[in-house]
Amino acid sequence: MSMGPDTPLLDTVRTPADLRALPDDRLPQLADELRAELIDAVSQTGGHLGAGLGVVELTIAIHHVFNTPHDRLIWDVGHQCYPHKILTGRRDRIRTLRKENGLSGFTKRAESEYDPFGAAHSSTSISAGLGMVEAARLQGIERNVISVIGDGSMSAGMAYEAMNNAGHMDARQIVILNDNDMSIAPPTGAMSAYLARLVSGRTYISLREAAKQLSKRMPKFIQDKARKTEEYTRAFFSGGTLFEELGFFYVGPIDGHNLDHLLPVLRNARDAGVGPILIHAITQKGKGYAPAEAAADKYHGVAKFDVITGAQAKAKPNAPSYTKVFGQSLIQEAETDDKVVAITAAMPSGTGVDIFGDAFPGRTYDVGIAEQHAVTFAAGLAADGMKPFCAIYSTFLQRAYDQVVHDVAIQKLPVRFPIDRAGFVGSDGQTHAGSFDIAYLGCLPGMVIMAAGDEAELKHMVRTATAYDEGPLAFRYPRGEGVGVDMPERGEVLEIGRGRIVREGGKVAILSLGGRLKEALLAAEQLGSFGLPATVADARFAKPLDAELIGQLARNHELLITVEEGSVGGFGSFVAQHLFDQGLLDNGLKYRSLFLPDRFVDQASPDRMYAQSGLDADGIVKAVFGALGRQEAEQTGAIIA
Ligand SMILES: Cc1ncc(C[n+]2csc(CCOP(=O)(O)OP(=O)(O)O)c2C)c(N)n1
Ligand SMILES: CC(=O)[C@@H](O)[C@H](O)COP(=O)(O)O
Ligand SMILES: [Mg+2]
Repeated sequence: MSMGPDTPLLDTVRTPADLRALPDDRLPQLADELRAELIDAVSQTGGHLGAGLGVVELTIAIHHVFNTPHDRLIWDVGHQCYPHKILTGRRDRIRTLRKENGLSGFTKRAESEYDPFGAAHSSTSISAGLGMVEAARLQGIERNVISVIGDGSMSAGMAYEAMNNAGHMDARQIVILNDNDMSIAPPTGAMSAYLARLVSGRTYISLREAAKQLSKRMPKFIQDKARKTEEYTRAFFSGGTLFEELGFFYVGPIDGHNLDHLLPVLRNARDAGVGPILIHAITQKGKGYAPAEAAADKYHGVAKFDVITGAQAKAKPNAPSYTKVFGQSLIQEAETDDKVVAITAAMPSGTGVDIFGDAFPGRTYDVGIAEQHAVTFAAGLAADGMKPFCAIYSTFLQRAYDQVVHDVAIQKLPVRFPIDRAGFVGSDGQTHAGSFDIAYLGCLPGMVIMAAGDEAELKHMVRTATAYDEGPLAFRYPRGEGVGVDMPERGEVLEIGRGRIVREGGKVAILSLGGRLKEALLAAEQLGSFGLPATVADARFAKPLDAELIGQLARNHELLITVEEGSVGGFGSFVAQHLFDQGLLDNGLKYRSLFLPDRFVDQASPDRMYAQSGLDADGIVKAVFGALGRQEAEQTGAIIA
């Protein structure tokens, strides 16, 4: 284990108050040490490195100029907040980032008073900031509110909804646009091109000229102050940007790594006392760490790595990832069906749409962080005869719920939703768990929902989704690698609403939906060793339910137990409802459902998270004996706690 870098100045900074006591000219050294500490920490934990490296100077400058935590600092997404955590009293735990019982990888209110707003999903910071500005005004509190949002996150509608509102309210809000010309992948879209033009196409004007324009809005004492800092703020201009049309006072572009630029500009913004201000800071993702600067993804999210070489310690997979199986299977379908198109909302590599895009660039759309638009765009494609696969992680699809209901489901449009990251995802924790999609999609009339029990099943589901054109259809699968089953040459078209028996047994029936199938089979083995042969069925469909299969399991077993990687209100609830309605509980059948706990589960490895939630083989066995009773356990020799 590394001893950590030499950081004599950083060692004196426990909180932002210590930082504020430092003279400006010590801050570049602090930035160097903070960067070294960040690299060393993330080399041991893995996590989001590139974004944090890009905001080291910005983080220092903000805490130096503003009186945090009284002044509110809101990081959009929050994946860039590790330097902020180091400077705000959490350095001693920084090497626990994203681990079980460790620091969250994002901002989190419960973790620190310096995190006034939790995040992890993007583009919320301006809205939340505006709310805080108003809360302060209404309560007569004097405070600054600063939202830092990336250029990628600026593609989402919410950012504009908030600016529209802030401009109208003439709110005293400061927005820092952290423009590193990167999302996870290089950013797409006209807005991104606009920002690039703002940076490259305009000549910076002198502060003297700027002051003339500023005088329209800024009090005189600020003009005088600003004039004094002319040598530092040549990159200060104003006039004619989209942001100004929205009612913001635009400042920039400025060099987001140059503290001599950042500090006076932030001080001016703090003291301006005018309506909303947008500071356009240009930064570099991965700044100051050569392997990150050179990487195509600028080290957005990394495994543990060797600091000297940058080589990441990625474990050799035993099976292809679900993401890859999805991407490859879709390519296969698209080869024979020219209506197949793929959509991602800024997650090309995470969803496997990147490899589809390599094969079919003209049939692939990265719409930026814009899940709502992605869904309605897919609806439009489907309305006019295409077969859109709108690939969005379970957690991010939450944002587009009304679009799924209103634009897709009500119109019965055949949009296909490949839903990656179903269930627990591990280190990203609560905010990224794919918990709710079965529940929130399952209540929609006409929706077909499948869940893959293994990677071969996923291949069948991609084929099935391509063939099914009668209405909306979703299929979900977990993060990470498959279970290592033999893969078919090509997927089969599954019969809609039909599950399958995977293992025949007696007294107990386990009906699994999705990625817990392997654990269900392991549980059945354990139960078998206690003389309790268990049937295991793979439901394949959460909607429509396989009434015949459920009826058969209910009639021929003493206990029926469902297992899923989804929240309460999902598959287990649908099965329970069906059992009631069909009178299948009238003859003494015992029914239990295992689902994700009804609380937001903190990060750990997915295996640990499932074990803690009673959703591993042991948990299933325990639930079986819990339902059958102590007597049964004693007779079979099983030990249950
Ligand atoms: C609603 C939503 N969609 C997708 C993501 C996944 N995501 C996390 S960071 C990121 C890129 C953000 O780019 P930017 O705001 O420019 O920040 P940078 O990483 O460049 O600092 C994306 C797409 C997310 N967090 N939230
Ligand atoms: C911050 C964010 O939302 C993404 O970077 C996310 O961490 C990606 O997760 P995956 O690694 O599962 O793609
Ligand atoms: Mg960016």
